[in-house]
Amino acid sequence: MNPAWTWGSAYPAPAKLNLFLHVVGRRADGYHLLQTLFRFVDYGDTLHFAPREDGQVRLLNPLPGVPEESDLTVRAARLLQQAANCTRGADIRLEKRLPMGGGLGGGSSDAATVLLALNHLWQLGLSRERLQALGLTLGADVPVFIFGRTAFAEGVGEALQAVPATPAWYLVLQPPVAVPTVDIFRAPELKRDTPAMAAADWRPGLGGNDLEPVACARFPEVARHLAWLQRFGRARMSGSGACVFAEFPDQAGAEAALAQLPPDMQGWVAPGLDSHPLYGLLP
Ligand SMILES: C[C@](O)(CO)[C@H](O)COP(=O)(O)OP(=O)(O)OC[C@H]1O[C@@H](n2ccc(N)nc2=O)[C@H](O)[C@@H]1O
Ligand SMILES: Nc1ncnc2c1ncn2[C@@H]1O[C@H](COP(=O)(O)OP(=O)(O)OP(=O)(O)O)[C@@H](O)[C@H]1O
Repeated sequence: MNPAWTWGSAYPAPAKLNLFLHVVGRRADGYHLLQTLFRFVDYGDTLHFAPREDGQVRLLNPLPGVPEESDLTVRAARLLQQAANCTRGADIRLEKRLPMGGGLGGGSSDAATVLLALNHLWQLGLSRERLQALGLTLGADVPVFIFGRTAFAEGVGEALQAVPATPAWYLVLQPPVAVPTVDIFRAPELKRDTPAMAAADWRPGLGGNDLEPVACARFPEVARHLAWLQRFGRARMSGSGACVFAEFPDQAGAEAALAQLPPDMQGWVAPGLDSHPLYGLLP
């Protein structure tokens, strides 16, 4: 038990970036087989928890447009109660910073933080593997946040191998659009046959994002933000968009680029993380 994380703590839910994302095939159920590199960055949502003795799970501040019952934080907490036969409850407060439909895994990260934090606070003792499997039922991006390390991912994103991360800073731009993941994967023009690579062959800088041309064609704001960012080198879209990012060797370079951002664009700078801030909650 880690004494540093208590009911009163602020629990981070960091963003992820997909440093590359290839679609290498399709499963019989329609889900796409991917290869991708997940990296966490030091920017994200924050969650607060308080115990409830009546066994209920409540989100005190639901997001506009997302009913409490379908919020991924509430769904994650109820799933955990069920899986562990737990009769304790919790109030959840969500400080949202990550854009919805942003490709930064915001909702997935919130769900993973709920699973990690309440497993700890309710003293349930579920293993990392068990929480990853539970998380996968909520969304393809949830397991990596529980896995907790920079990862080469395959399958729909659930087959994870830790890879070393080089220190880097990122400038992330948030186009003012929400991209529905399902629309991008459904697009007839999506390239679905990029040859698979061996995890050991991946090097920083290798690979593109196969979802990027589809999102750029359908959401001109994504294309416009990507085009602006290209002036600083290789810029990429994360996940299914809308956010785009560029990597810099140090903070000064990333901040200098951010300082040039036109007034009609929004962005932020953050360092890459070596591991999820809650990684140490589990053995
Ligand atoms: C694009 C990524 O963000 C890359 O990290 C993820 O693969 C998306 O993960 P996610 O947002 O958790 O997506 P989910 O909520 O699991 O899926 C949303 C919808 O996208 C489609 N989908 C998703 C993931 C995948 N590998 N193939 C798909 O075809 C499915 O139609 C699914 O119903
Ligand atoms: N706690 C939550 N935070 C954000 N979105 C949520 C949450 N709970 C449910 N949702 C729903 O999930 C949808 C996707 O949100 P999310 O922020 O995970 O998208 P995303 O950043 O595009 O993710 P990805 O990188 O996985 O494509 C939202 O449009 C919203 O309707």
